[in-house]
Amino acid sequence: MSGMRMHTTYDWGQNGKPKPEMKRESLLRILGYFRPYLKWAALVIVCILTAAGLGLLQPLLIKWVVDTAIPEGRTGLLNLLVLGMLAAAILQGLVGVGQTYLNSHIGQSVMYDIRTELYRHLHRMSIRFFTSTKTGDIMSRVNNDVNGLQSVVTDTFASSINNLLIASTTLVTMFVLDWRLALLSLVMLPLFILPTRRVGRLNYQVKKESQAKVGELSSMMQETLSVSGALLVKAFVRQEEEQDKFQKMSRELMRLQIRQSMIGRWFFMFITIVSTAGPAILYWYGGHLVIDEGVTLGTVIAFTAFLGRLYGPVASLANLQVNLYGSVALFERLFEYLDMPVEIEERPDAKALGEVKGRIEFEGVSFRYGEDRAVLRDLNFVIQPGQLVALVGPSGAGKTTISNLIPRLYDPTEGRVLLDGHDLRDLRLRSLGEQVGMVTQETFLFHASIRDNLRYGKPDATDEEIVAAAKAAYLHDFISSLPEGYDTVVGERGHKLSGGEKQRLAIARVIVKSPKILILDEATSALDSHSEAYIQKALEELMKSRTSLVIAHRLSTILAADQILVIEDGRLVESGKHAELLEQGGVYAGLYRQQFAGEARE
Ligand SMILES: Nc1ncnc2c1ncn2[C@@H]1O[C@H](COP(=O)(O)OP(=O)(O)OP(=O)(O)O)[C@@H](O)[C@H]1O
Repeated sequence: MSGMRMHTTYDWGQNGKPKPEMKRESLLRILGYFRPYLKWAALVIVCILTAAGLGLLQPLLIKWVVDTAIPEGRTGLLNLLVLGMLAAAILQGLVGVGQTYLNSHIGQSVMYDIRTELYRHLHRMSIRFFTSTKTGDIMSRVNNDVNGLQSVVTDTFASSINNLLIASTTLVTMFVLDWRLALLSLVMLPLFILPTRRVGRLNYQVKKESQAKVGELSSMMQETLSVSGALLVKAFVRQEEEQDKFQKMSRELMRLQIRQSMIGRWFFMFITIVSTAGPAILYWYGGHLVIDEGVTLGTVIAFTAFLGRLYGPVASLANLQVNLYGSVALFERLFEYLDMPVEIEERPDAKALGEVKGRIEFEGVSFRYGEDRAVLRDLNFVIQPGQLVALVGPSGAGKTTISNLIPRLYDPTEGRVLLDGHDLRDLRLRSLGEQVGMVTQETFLFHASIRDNLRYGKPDATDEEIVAAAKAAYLHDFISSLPEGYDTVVGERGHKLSGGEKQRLAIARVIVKSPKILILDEATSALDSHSEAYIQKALEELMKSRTSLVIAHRLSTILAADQILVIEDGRLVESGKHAELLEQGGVYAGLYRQQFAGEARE
């Protein structure tokens, strides 16, 4: 599928070297997400401007203290200037608080928008996407990548504007005060910027590596610490190997993170040296200017304060490109998912179904999962309303695939599937979904109460309907015997229930939904005869007055079927009733002898 291919080869930013032609397009698209918050962004800029102005004021106040207030002995002015310093600091702090709020608001809003868009889009993806993508990867994008956006907003966008403004206003003020000292400060700049850039790049690389490791680690934890994963590990006694694997990955992560801290430490050391050496050189040259040229002492002191305001922001700006690449790459990873084409799409003029009779027709249906061989080949058959149709055939023949075409989990590669004469692709997805109920072999339940699980297909079902469905599925007595009855919370995937109970819960869930068409994959795992009998009865109840397509594994179902469709290698090879097919002595007769004859003798 094109979406999948894109996902594997389209690793923009993974190697840290994004394609230049993509960048502009991506940047524009990213800016689009910020458009609704332009007003807020404007306020951020006001805050930044105010803070920058107040920050500039401090060194100037110092200059006045040194050059005017002290030499002229004006204590009143001294008091005023010192008060001014305090007031400016307080105001600057308050503006900072406001700015943080605004930044979080913008960042979180953009995150909210992207997260909801992503979740909505993922729900529109076909089952094909979910069968071919690692759950860990999906989780990591929805969680980690989206969470990373906050830092993009504050660390990249807001702080870049901030740094740009601080650096430029400081530089202008410096030149206004004394061009010679300003020039000296400028000359020293590259000395500090170049190493900072190098550290920044290294840091970016290590960070990316360690993020990838964190991803690997969490996806491994997700697999091995889920109920089914943990069961598998225990059943195959692989705990030690899993632990070793985990330790190895953890150690790698540890190494990377120590490296990252060390890079940070070197960076810090450098900044410390810079912040001492810069003013030292400035005092040396400035001292000469004071002695020989009559420059005021206050100017030199103010310059040392300005120096800090210049180097910090400029050093950060030197890393802007790297940060920007990282941020754009983060957005790109999300866009990659957002841009995946929706395979099962609703047509703009799709019809809603009215009263449904339940006639299903396959018309020349062929199907392939990918580029490889056809799994279904030119299938033609009709299921009349209310009929019970049994699909039989060897393993891998394509029975599940046929059943997946009816609720449009996939679309046929060729041919059409019709419901009451409508091509499924002309119907509203929701309206089709409401008519089809599925009971699969593997029952999935939400970690919620039995009541909520039963109500999943019909949220407005009354308690009476729930109880009636549970009774029909022969489950009511069991549920009532639980201390919390219908409010009992079943574990994820229903691991707190027995296999038979889970199946009956799935059946009851479909009874509550009451769809016109039922698709049922009968469980192959043998249950005890007591449980079997209950399930059998529950199913009979469920199949009443519905069109049912059953992937049959029980003789009783086959015997009761109005029509048996025999599938072999994706083709419909025989169809008819049990007795007729047995008579023919073909594929069905062979299958029957293999699978069901023993059951018949019991
Ligand atoms: N998601 C998938 N991607 C690619 N191939 C698939 C996929 N699902 C099934 N297949 C292949 O399609 C063929 C038909 O599978 P299907 O599950 O429909 O068979 P089945 O008749 O239901 O088998 P069983 O009785 O064992 O459940 C098999 O060869 C299978 O390997």
